Amino acid sequence: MQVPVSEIFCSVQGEGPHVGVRQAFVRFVGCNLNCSYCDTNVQKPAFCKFEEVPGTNVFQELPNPLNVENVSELLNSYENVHSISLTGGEPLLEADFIAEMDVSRPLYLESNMTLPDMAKKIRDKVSYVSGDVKLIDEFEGENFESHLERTFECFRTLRNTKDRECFCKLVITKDTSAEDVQGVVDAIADYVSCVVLQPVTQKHLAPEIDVMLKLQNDLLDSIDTLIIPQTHKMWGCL
Ligand SMILES: C[S@@+](CC[C@H](N)C(=O)[O-])C[C@H]1O[C@@H](n2cnc3c(N)ncnc32)[C@H](O)[C@@H]1O
Ligand SMILES: Nc1nc2[nH]cc(C(=O)O)c2c(=O)[nH]1
Ligand code: SF4
Ligand SMILES: [Mg+2]
Repeated sequence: MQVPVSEIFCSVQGEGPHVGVRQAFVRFVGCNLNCSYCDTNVQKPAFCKFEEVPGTNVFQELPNPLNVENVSELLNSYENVHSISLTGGEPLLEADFIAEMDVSRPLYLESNMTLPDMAKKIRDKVSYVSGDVKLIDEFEGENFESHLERTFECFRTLRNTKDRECFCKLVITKDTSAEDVQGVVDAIADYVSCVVLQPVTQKHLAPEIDVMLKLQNDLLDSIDTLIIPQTHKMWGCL
């Protein structure tokens, strides 16, 4: 099986409760959403950039699409890796490809959690689920309520168990409604190990610090809640 891939590299996880662990990353292309704050180009490139030696900024250009044996081998080439981050774009669009991957380390899925039928295909294969809830109201042809229902179904499918850690990340902007946040956290609290409030990285879109701290304080009544910004942006690694 073959899919287009934009990047394969080795870095440290910059977001969420496992920030700092060494990971191999594979970035799939394409997305079913179009978040206004998105920091990633989701278009299909002609070549996949492969950084053979971590941190060098020296990339091989591999013609797309790549086959699953090749991607698995490139990911397995990195040393001392805690887990393999499946990101994008939206990696659940490539659930069939992920189901065929043969890698030596646990899979860590980074997802917008809006594709529950795709999630079912890989639920027994992923060990970590970093699941976003998208609190934006720009959903083409779908209202906010049905978007949230699909999101909750996806969290039920990939929920936290003894074999799979699932946590939730919420990107917070100055337009985020505290009521929306409380509502979604109440709906998924039984499915996740913790909630991470991730302030949007663009300063002009970011909430005030007192707003973040109040949000955390309110959520702490129901669930373990952390505030963790994108740390890889601070020191400039991939
Ligand atoms: C690029 S997305 C790819 C995975 C998946 N499509 C998703 O949105 O979860 C990876 C992570 O980066 C976060 N992210 C994207 N742009 C961001 C920004 N400007 N500030 C903070 N987090 C951002 C997303 O919310 C998501 O948690
Ligand atoms: N270092 C690093 N950590 C990350 N955590 C989530 C990322 C992503 O783009 O999904 C990401 C990324 O692109 N780089
Ligand atoms: S779901 Fe993820 S990749 Fe897609 S637009 Fe939103 S942040 Fe970007
Ligand atoms: Mg990123």
